[in-house]
Amino acid sequence: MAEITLSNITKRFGDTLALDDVSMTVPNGAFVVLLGPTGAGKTTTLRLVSGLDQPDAGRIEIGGTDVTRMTPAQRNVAMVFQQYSLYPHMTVRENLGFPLKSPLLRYDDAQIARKVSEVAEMLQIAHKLDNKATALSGGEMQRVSIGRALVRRPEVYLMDEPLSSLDAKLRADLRVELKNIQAQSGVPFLYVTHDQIEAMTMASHVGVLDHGRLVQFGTPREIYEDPVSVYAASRLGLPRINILPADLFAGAPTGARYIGLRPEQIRQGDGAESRVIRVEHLGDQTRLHLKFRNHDLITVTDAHSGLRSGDIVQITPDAPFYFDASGARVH
Ligand SMILES: Nc1ncnc2c1ncn2[C@@H]1O[C@H](COP(=O)(O)OP(=O)(O)OP(=O)(O)O)[C@@H](O)[C@H]1O
Repeated sequence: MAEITLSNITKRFGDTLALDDVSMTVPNGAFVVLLGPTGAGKTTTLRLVSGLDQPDAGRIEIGGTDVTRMTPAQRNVAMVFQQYSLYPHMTVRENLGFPLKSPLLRYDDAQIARKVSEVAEMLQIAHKLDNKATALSGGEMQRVSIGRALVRRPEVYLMDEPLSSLDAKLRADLRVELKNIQAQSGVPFLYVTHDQIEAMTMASHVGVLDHGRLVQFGTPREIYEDPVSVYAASRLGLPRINILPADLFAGAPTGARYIGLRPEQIRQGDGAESRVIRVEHLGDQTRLHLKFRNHDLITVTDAHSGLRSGDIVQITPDAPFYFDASGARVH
């Protein structure tokens, strides 16, 4: 395990600037989640740290060693990518054991067998150990790919949406398992996901990428409670933050063009009138879709709320965010 430092990393593919002067430190033992829409540069970041690609400029260090020009094998990183990378002619057992067979690691057969069965149990795939990789479902293949990374103790785990092809229950179980592995081993994770819950529950740090630039790096709470821009604020939170013209409500500071209201930043009971359009009972909370002066708003209310569509509720912003015309935070 080791700290990872990216310093002024730039990567181009032809005319595309995939990463633009990115600097970031993944502290020892951290779980860093990269967020951003398609094309933001998340996968490119992982590939550069892994050594599958080389940056055009900048430097990557793992544990204080400059690895920028080293091969993936020299870096001792474990990777899980979206597309499964299993050996099709091998069984699940052989696929899982393969990374441990390197003579450099000097594991004996009993140690390999123990490690393989531990990881297979954790990934709920033990009953398939003797199946050929080709005789697995997509979700099972993905679990074996994760397993092949987890049998090792690398300097860093690099994972690109590893849980996205799994069903909700398994995803929830594996979120907990991956967090446990990170907590127990101290090996840092660099992890890409589009899943808000994964980001909020697993990350110790979040890096927000926008067109190849790292626009904010901090704890999930910092990004949620103190976003630098509309873009960063919109990356975390379900329902999403509401962005409206600032002058719809009184009290906007000078320079503010937009007001940002997370659901809990909308106080109900006094203030301006808005109409309930739709009520969604989700069990632990109720979502309210409101129409406020021709703008749509989503907020949450009491789980047992008796509100119905057509009702009128009074709302007031409660400690909202303000942004300028470019989307940068002003207050
Ligand atoms: N091998 C490549 N050749 C050409 N362009 C590439 C290559 N890899 C990435 N790019 C481009 O670099 C930019 C960043 O891509 P990247 O895959 O890192 O984004 P991403 O944030 O991981 O997106 P996704 O969520 O779709 O995986 C995109 O514009 C992409 O088209």
